Amino acid sequence: MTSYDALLLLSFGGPEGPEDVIPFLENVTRGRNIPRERLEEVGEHYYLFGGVSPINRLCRELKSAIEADFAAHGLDLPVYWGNRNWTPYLADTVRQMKADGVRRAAAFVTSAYSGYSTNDQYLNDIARAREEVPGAPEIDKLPVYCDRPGFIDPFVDAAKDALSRLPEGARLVFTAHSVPLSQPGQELYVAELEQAARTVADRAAPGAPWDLVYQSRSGPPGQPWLEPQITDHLENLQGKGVRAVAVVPIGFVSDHMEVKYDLDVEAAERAAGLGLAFARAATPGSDPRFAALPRHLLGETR
Ligand SMILES: CC1=C(CCC(=O)O)c2cc3nc(cc4[nH]c(cc5[nH]c(cc1n2)c(C)c5CCC(=O)O)c(CCC(=O)O)c4C)C(CCC(=O)O)=C3C
Ligand SMILES: [Fe+2]
Repeated sequence: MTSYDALLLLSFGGPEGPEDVIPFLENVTRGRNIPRERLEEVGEHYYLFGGVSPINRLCRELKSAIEADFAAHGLDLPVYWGNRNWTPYLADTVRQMKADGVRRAAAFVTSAYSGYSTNDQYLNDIARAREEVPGAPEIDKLPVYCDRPGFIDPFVDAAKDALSRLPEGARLVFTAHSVPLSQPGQELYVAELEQAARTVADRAAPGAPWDLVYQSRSGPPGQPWLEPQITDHLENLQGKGVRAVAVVPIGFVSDHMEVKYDLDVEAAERAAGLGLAFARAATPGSDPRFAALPRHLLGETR
């Protein structure tokens, strides 16, 4: 079925305790011109959750779900997991893969879109990790999957579920991580987000208005990033007479910190302050349809 002999789950990584928070943030922002105050503020988001990001647990769950999917379909392929910014670091995983005799692996990245942060940076991570490990296996990133049923269908159900928790006429608001306008691939990232949001909106609430907005901006104030920010947008909607919002984090695959803090705490508080009813749609996480995506994508490879 495939000439690959392993699957690599490649993710962002996150702290597993308070003492990890600062070193993790230093890893993420090395050489990236993020203001010190922003780092301290983001550190507080993590401390609010005991210094533990949900992302590593979510990756372990997704890895198990992918293994279960492979087993259920007779695909005898080991699944490895490595991260860009925290343990298990990708280079260590690649070293283990080599030791286990892996020759050619396919990488499934926990980011669905094109663009620098969402695709190219992960390709760079793979290249750098392979350089660190003499005789490293070949590693090919599987294609961008933001238009695939395994990614879209769980969001359709989640958007319907969020709407069902709100009064009639709630506004669908899709949100994704902002990036600098100057970032390579930004236009394609936006085009793909718009397409994914449109597809989900057309199926979850045909004919109803929807918006695509951004969150988690982190650069210096003067630098232009994708806008509007969700918090400003909520204010705007309230001013236009909207009374309820269903927020769909279409830019993410799981309920990690950018979702648990930036939406469930920050955006939810802003909505409450504005008197807006607020429901946040689930992300794919380890939905079996999402966990089947690596197998589907592998099936298209040679
Ligand atoms: C497009 C995009 C995704 C989606 C694609 C994907 O999922 O990969 C994403 C995901 C994530 N971003 C995350 C965390 C952080 N991102 C930061 C900073 C940045 N993100 C950026 C973009 C993105 N980020 C950018 C352009 C920056 C500026 C610095 C730079 O150019 O790199 C910072 C620094 C502090 C700050 O927020 O300023 C942190 C802590 C976590 C982990 C959450 C957890 O721990 O659960 C996840 C999944
Ligand atoms: Fe980020």
